Amino acid sequence: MSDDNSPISAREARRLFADFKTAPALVLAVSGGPDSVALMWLAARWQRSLARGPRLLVVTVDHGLRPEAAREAREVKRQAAALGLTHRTLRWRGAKPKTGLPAAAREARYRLLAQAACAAGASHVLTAHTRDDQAETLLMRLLRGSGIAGLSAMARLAERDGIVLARPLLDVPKSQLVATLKRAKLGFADDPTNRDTAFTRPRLRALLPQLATEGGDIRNLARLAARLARANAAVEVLADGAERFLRLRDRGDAPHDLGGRSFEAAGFAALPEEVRLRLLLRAINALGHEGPAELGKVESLLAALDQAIAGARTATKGRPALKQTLAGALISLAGGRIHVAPAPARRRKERIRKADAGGS
Ligand SMILES: Nc1ncnc2c1ncn2[C@@H]1O[C@H](COP(=O)(O)OP(=O)(O)OP(=O)(O)O)[C@@H](O)[C@H]1O
Repeated sequence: MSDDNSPISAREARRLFADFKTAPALVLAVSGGPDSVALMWLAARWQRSLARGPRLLVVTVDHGLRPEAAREAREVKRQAAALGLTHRTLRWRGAKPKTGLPAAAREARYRLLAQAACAAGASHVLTAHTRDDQAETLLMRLLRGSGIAGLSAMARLAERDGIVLARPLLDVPKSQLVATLKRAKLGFADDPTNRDTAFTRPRLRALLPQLATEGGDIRNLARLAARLARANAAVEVLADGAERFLRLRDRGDAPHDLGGRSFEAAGFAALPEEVRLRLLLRAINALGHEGPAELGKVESLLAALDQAIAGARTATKGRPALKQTLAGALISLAGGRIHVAPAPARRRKERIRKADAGGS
């Protein structure tokens, strides 16, 4: 067993990359920072140890946001060449948003990485997210009020833009990667944005050592994310089963002419609350009109819906017992059924206009 400050052995690396042995090609996302340079070095050593390993393509994205970025990309190219690997630099072109820059840059980066993977015939893009990154992500989402799905933080494998995004180092502490680089005598770039307290993540990163001095074990944050991911996967399976259960109760004659979803209210009410929430979230998000619905708002909607269902027996016939719009969907309870359909276009446009103008 290795401790948190020991370099990663060849044996450990074989275990970390075992899932990718039969892949035709892999893209390694390398910014030039310590974690991704370590990923590149470990992957190169692992690939050399195989008789017929996957082709490796190293990709660096230059977001055009820092003057040093071009030089850092050239340095990654030099390091990649020394390891016998092909390297490409991709540039994020076009106008940059004034707000939400880190999120926009991340979106652009993943899009460019996925395009590079498709062009190279690679099945996976590997990033160097570590256990420390996972702990930070969990904390960020906790403070933002995420639910079980969000608090599951980053997945080891996730489908995105037609390729698999893989994070083989998600259980590895950053300190082990730094030790690995030291042993291999490899340099890396220091990106000051990682310490820029104008952004939330660096501020939270600075908090982690303080939490540790309070007797907290930072490993527990990543562990919690893994436990919640497990619980989340179970709830998803239950939600699949609940959808089948509701379809069976409908005996195939449910009205599906609304371009949305429709459930029998009594069957819906019998399901556990978390599952009812998932079904509503799924139905609203499946319409795809305004991006994912906010969990807190769906919770309020569910509370109203539960109340309406409970009181529906006495509701006036012919009029919906509930009618609400949320994230581009119109949710109504009428005739003993819950309907989730696209909201009338006029109201949707009004909401989008308000959101663009910065309104709520
Ligand atoms: N500009 C980039 N080009 C290619 N890959 C990137 C880039 N920025 C981030 N990544 C990938 O995403 C992972 C996580 O990004 P993050 O911003 O947390 O890392 P970083 O601070 O750039 O440094 P490090 O390389 O040490 O992780 C990186 O490890 C890397 O695999």
